[in-house]
Parts: sequence; C-alpha cells; structure tokens
Amino acid sequence: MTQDQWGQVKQDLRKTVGSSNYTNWIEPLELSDVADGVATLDVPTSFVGNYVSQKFGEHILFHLRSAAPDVRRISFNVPAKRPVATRATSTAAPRADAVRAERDNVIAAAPLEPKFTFDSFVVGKPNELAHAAAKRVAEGGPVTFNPLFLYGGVGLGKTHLMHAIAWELQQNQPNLNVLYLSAEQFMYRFVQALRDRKMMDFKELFRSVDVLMVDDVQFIAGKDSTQEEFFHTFNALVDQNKQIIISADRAPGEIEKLEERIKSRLQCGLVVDLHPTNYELRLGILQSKVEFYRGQYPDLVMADGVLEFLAHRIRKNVRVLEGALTRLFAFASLVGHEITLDLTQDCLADVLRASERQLTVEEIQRQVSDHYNIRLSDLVGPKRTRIFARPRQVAMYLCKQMTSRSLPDIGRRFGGRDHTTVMHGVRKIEELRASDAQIAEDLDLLRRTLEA
Ligand SMILES: Nc1ncnc2c1ncn2[C@@H]1O[C@H](COP(=O)(O)OP(=O)(O)OP(=O)(O)O)[C@@H](O)[C@H]1O
Repeated sequence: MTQDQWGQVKQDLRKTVGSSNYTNWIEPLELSDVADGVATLDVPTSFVGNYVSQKFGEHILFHLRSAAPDVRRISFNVPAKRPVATRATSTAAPRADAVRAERDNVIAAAPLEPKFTFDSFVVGKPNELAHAAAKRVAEGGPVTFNPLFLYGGVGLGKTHLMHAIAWELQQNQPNLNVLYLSAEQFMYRFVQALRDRKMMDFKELFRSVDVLMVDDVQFIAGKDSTQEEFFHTFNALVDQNKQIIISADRAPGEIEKLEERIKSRLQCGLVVDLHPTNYELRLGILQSKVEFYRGQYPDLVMADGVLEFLAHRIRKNVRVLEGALTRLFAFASLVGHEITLDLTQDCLADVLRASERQLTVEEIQRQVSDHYNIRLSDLVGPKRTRIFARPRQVAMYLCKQMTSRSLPDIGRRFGGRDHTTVMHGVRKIEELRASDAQIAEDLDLLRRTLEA
C-alpha cells in the first residue's frame, strides 16, 4: 500500500469519524508497514494506540481493506525515535525503546474500555480496599506487593479497576509497557505461539513488559500447559520486580484445578476482594450514571424515589443495575415520558421479577456455615456444643427473617428438628442481637451478603 493510498484512507476516515475525532486521533497516525496481512500504524504513545484501536479500529480496518483487501489486522506501534515530551526524561536506551515499540503492538490485543477509569468508579464500603490497592498500584511507584490479586463475584468492578490502573499508568508514564489481557487471551497467544513455533518471541514479549495484568485467571484452571507457561511468566516478572495484577471470580485458594504452586504464588502479594454491593453503593453508582444520561437525554425528567427504588430492588450486580438504567432511559426517551415509578415498574418488570428471587434455606445454611467456618453437616446435624448450636440458631433466625418458610418447615430442613426448637433458637438470637455486639455484627454481615 502506498502513502497516497493511506492518505486517501485517512480522508475517508475523516468522513466516518467526524472532523474533531479525525484531528485528535486519526491525523497523528502514520502508516509504517504492511506485511503478511498486518498494517502497522505508528502512534505517538501506547495510550493513543489503545484508544484508537478501541474506538476506531473497525473503521480503520474497513477503509484500509477497501484500498488493500489483503489487510486482515492492524497493529499499533510506538516508534523508537519519535520525540515524545515525556520521553525527554526517560533513561531508556534506544535498543530498549525499539523492544518496547515492538511490545506495544501486543497491547492492542486487549483494548481498554475508555469508560473504565478511576473517575467513573464509585467507591463505597464494599470496594474501598480494592479501590485503594488499585490506586496505589496505579501510582506506579516501587512495587510493594506482588501480585495484586483482585477477586469478587460477577459484575462487581474487577475489570473496571484493572482498566483504570492501565489508563492511569499509561497516561502518567507513557514509557511504561502495560500489558492487559484476559487469561483466555493469554492461552490463545500461547497456543498460537506453539503452533507457529514462536515460543521464544512469546516468552520475550511477556517477560519484557513492565506491568502485566491478567483478567479472569480462573479460566486457566485445568489447562495444564497454559498454567505451566503462566507460572514461568509470573516468576520471571516477579524476579525482575515487575508489577503483576491478577483478577479472578474467587480467592486463589478456592480456584479448583489450579496448581498448588500457582495458588501459593498468587497469595504472596496482596489479595483483596470486592464485596457484594450494599444499598448505598448501588445508589451512588446509579446517581453517577444518571449524571451521564442527563447529558445524553437533557429533556428527560426523573421522579423522586426512582433511583432509591432501583437500588433497593436490584441487588444482583452492577452490570444488571446499569443495564436496567440504560433500558429505562432509552424507553422513556422513546415514549417521551417522565421517568416515574410506574413507568419504571412497567419497563423493568422482567428484571425486577428476576431480582425478587427468593432466598432458599440451603443458601442461608451454606452462607452461615462458611461464615463460622464449620461444616454444613455439623450445622444441621445433632451436635449440641456451642460452636455448632449458636451458628445453627443464627441460621434458623435468618431463615425465619428472610424466607417465607414456616417454623415446622425450617425445623425439617435442620435435621428434622421440632418447630419449638426453631422458635427457641429464633428468640435466643433476637435477645442476643440486642446484647451481644459480635452476634449483631455477624447478623448484619450475613444479611448483607445474602441480600447481594
Ligand atoms: N464501583 C463501581 N462504580 C461504577 N461502575 C461500576 C462499579 N462497579 C462495577 N461497575 C460497572 O459494572 C459493570 C461490570 O463491571 P466489571 O466488568 O468490571 O465487572 P467484573 O467484576 O470484571 O465482572 P466479570 O466477573 O463478569 O468479569 C461495568 O460496566 C462497570 O463499569
């Protein structure tokens, strides 16, 4: 492809993306090479490369292919000699820069979501520790804990925090090579390298990044050779004091089919979890999203109490909450009505119904036995010692409070106990709740976890 053709592609892109996007993002791109179906574009920083890849990658590919149909992929490259303001202070040798430039191509493999920044992340009690740890890593100072291991249930903000770290690092230290990818992509790249006999390149690439982020690491559980390679990559980077950030849907020790040595390595740094959201956090997130929608739908009015209603009723995860709000605004703008409680209930009937799902006695029993670290069989079994009897009473109390089961029914599910035993247990916990701060705290925590 000639530079003239590339000039034409850029002009076509101007029409597609609009002139301000063009000036900010497309204009600075330079075509440096087309080989083996890959068009390499020079960008001033990997931050720009990431953003352009995410926002305009498909448009660029589309127009490139109209001029050169054999282009299958675009890759972004930060050229070694390009003068970048922040590089003036860099002590990196030219060779190191060249290697970096090569590595920057990889980052485009997992584009970062522009919306996932620290600014848009709402902090509350359930996520404050994870947020603080992520902020610390994003400062890019000396590595104090390695790895940072973030875990939590679906849709609680793990990916959001990882992208926020990557954005901040890239913005403040464009020379740093930050590589973010999912564990699935890690496996895919590993398998590809094996197939193409490019393991040396693979190893060099992964071992020469400054910050490695691997999302959803539970994915490699049970995939033996990928785990093996991951383990070596991990060790090599830790040895060089390079920061690693990992996320998973559960704690390292709880990921089944993950090699013990990997589990123990993952536990070596700081392990923090994102707790299920509470009401205040859900409300805070809704309020911040509404600010955004107000910009998009300036004419829409929202009645008082709608956000509180949603925060109260949709407890699942933030993704569901966000989806509900998006749907609500889209619907209201379509019908041109104020967003009232009635409209909310109509529009989100299915989401609200799904969130109403009743808790089961079994879920409560499981949660309580986890909380007190006793076996489920002991919780429902015959042993009467205090260490089992008290958690049992707590579980009975929660079943009475949080399900619609009758006392005889609850008794049956606790090893065939009589309803008077359940009643006694419930009363006991009611009394203790007022007099024993520990029990009150346990109940509060259990209730919040079960409601999430
Ligand atoms: N505290 C928060 N503030 C603002 N938005 C949030 C917060 N937590 C989660 N979100 C939003 O919720 C959605 C889901 O978050 P994210 O993708 O980070 O979840 P996850 O924990 O990685 O889930 P999964 O396990 O499914 O990968 C995203 O759109 C994210 O922006």
